[in-house]
Amino acid sequence: MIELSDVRKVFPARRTAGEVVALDGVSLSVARGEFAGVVGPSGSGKSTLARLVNLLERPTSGTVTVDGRVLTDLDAAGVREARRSIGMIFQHFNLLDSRTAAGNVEHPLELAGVGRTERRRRVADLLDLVGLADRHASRPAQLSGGQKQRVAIARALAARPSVLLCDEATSALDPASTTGVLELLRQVRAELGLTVLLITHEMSVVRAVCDSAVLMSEGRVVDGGPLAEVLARPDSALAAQLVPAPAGSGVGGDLVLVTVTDATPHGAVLQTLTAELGLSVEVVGGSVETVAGRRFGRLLLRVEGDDGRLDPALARLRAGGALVERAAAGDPRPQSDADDTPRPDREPDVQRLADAPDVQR
Ligand SMILES: Nc1ncnc2c1ncn2[C@@H]1O[C@H](COP(=O)(O)OP(=O)(O)OP(=O)(O)O)[C@@H](O)[C@H]1O
Repeated sequence: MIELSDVRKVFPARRTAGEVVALDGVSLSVARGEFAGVVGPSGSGKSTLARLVNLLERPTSGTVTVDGRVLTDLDAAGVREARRSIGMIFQHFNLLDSRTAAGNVEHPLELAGVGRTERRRRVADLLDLVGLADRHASRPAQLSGGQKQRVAIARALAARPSVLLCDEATSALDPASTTGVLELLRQVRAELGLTVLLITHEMSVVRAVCDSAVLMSEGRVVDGGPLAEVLARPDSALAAQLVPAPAGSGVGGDLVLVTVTDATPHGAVLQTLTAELGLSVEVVGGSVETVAGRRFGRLLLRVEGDDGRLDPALARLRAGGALVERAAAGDPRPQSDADDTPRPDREPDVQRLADAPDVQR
């Protein structure tokens, strides 16, 4: 379980006088075993939030609680001890080039003083878990990006953590490797009962693996919740990013936006507009995705022949649970800027590696 309560983080500005408010009163709760995403534009505070969860940064104010322990109340020794239950993986893997895959996974066990026989046994189990038993002797330079991230996951799990933080863990990977790493994360979450907090700018990643997500903007959480709930809210900014509404620009006539979920199939809407009211309906845009294992989509309809019956019909459909609204000609909602936007490459997380949590015997 991860709980942030009214967390604020202020940094001195890097180049100018003054300060940067990286997090501005963030509260967040992730249940044990949940797979939670944190999304938002560059600079919105996502990485700072992740670094606060294992206290690589201390908040300026507010509390951080992990597995019932209030980390912000602990002294340095207490934080070191608590960090053992928090694993972390990074965009650039942070593997030691001079060591083999097995050597990288073994490293934190050595630092923790785990005996040689036990270390070897655990390393073999971990490399087996991530599907790299046959590459134990390979160095990072001999591995693909996806394989390197698998080694990093094995290393993060060496401590038997209860929480795994993933900071843009698939951002440097090609689509096939991304899929493989996400499948592995889901698998280890299920097998080990981990709580996972995943920082990403890729909405496809959230759609594929997350149970819940929060949207950050300028250091604040501006939207969020379980994905099924978020997606059922037609005015949700996060839902609009997860499954963007089709653009209605250049399309004349009356436009109706239908949000499709497993619980609110669109068939009744089409049936009412066409068969019941005798209106002419054309689908002019839309997409249906699988999000958190459920069907979710948006359809943009052009309706012709309205003589005052459309609005009452939409009101009736809404009363019956359908998610329908009139859409303006022009883009009815902000489009997602997340998926296809190249992300500026990060500096390697050298500081983070130096701070990487050690592990339990
Ligand atoms: N150590 C620091 N010193 C000064 N400012 C910082 C520091 N770390 C982060 N910031 C600032 O805090 C704000 C939030 O940064 P953060 O890296 O958390 O955002 P982000 O959403 O993760 O962005 P990105 O997706 O680009 O990594 C930014 O304005 C950033 O410049």
